[in-house]
Amino acid sequence: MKAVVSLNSGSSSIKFALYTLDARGGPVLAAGGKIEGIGTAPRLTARDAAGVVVADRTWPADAAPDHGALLETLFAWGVDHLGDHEVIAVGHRVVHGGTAFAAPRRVDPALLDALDALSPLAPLHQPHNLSAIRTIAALRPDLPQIACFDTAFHHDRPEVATRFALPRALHDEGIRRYGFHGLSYEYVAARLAQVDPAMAAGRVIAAHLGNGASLCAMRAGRSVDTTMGFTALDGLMMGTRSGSLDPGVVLHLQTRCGLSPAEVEDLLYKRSGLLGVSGLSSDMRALSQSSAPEAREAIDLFAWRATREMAGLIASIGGLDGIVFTAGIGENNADIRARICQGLAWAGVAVDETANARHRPIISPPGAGITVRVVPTDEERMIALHTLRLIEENA
Ligand SMILES: Nc1ncnc2c1ncn2[C@@H]1O[C@H](COP(=O)(O)OP(=O)(O)O)[C@@H](O)[C@H]1O
Ligand SMILES: CC(=O)OP(=O)(O)O
Ligand SMILES: [Mg+2]
Repeated sequence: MKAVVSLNSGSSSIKFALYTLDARGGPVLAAGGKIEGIGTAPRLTARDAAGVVVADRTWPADAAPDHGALLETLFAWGVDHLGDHEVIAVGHRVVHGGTAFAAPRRVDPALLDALDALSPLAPLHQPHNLSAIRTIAALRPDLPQIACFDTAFHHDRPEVATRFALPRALHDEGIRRYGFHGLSYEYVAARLAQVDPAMAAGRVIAAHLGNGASLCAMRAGRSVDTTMGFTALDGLMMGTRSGSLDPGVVLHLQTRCGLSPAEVEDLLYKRSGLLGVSGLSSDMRALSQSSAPEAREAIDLFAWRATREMAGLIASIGGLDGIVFTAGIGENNADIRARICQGLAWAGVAVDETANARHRPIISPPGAGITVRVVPTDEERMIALHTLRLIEENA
């Protein structure tokens, strides 16, 4: 049976899915899973189409394999479990597409070289995305692989939302605000158009709160503004990333504290955010269960920063008709959702405590002027849709 595979290497997770094709060539989930907790305590889980667990494996935190070793384990497991599925293509989430790539592309050596050049702009993601592509290319050189870019959804934003207040020449060289989590926002926008067309047609802020976290302000399902910029370091506080920072801090760290550029990169990408402020963990679930005051401070800062950035995005789209929460924290953490909504009460945002605690699809009170929803994201499905579309176009 023909099938496509989607691979989504995030900063703390590798998500994967296998889809067969329905009569019209659309994707039907056959199996899927994830390795989560990369960098803390990795765990591989996978389920078949009926939801039956077909893999559940953990590694001890003190001997945890890295991203690359986990990818190899996953490939070996995948090859063993393909059964009679004939994989006709593999689609990948590739985090940075730069100025050149605004739509999914079939991978060839020239594309890989161009994407390699963007790796310094997404050090937690791009190298893993590309190493997965290269590993598969070595195993199956004829298998079509499709790169789906996290930046693409934001490509047509108004020019003003893409500029830094830097000399024009730097913008022209590509030093501009790109935005990320685009596959997630594209999926959320499409899902919203199905379940609530009126809301989808309006002014909506989607909050992708995972290990990486960002917000996207959309009008009629299109990105108008977003909190991430040149890199996925910008905007909200995240699991291990600082989010927006006075650039003077970076200068100070280098010129006065003597940190090298590599040490600053390590600090801002891997040792800041929830981990840096709490001193305990990058994982929101772990912090929520902790009684340490530092954990509370980290959670307070996360919610406050998200609220503040959300307020800014309301101005970017000239008001607000709805909010969508998605990704690991957005889908599962009622406390964070409640704090953000309460912080926006002045703008007319309200949350129904019971619906929120139950993670219902709508968590605003009945009849509220601003609808607040929880929409589980599905980047893997978006990758499969793009992959199938491209394969069909080139058939
Ligand atoms: N069931 C859950 N309950 C509470 N928090 C969760 C749950 N699942 C995931 N999270 C939190 O979501 C974050 C990871 O988000 P995720 O979207 O999976 O990450 P990534 O950005 O790597 O794709 C972690 O902080 C984790 O604690
Ligand atoms: C772009 C980004 O931050 O992705 P993730 O949330 O998967 O880390
Ligand atoms: Mg993610």
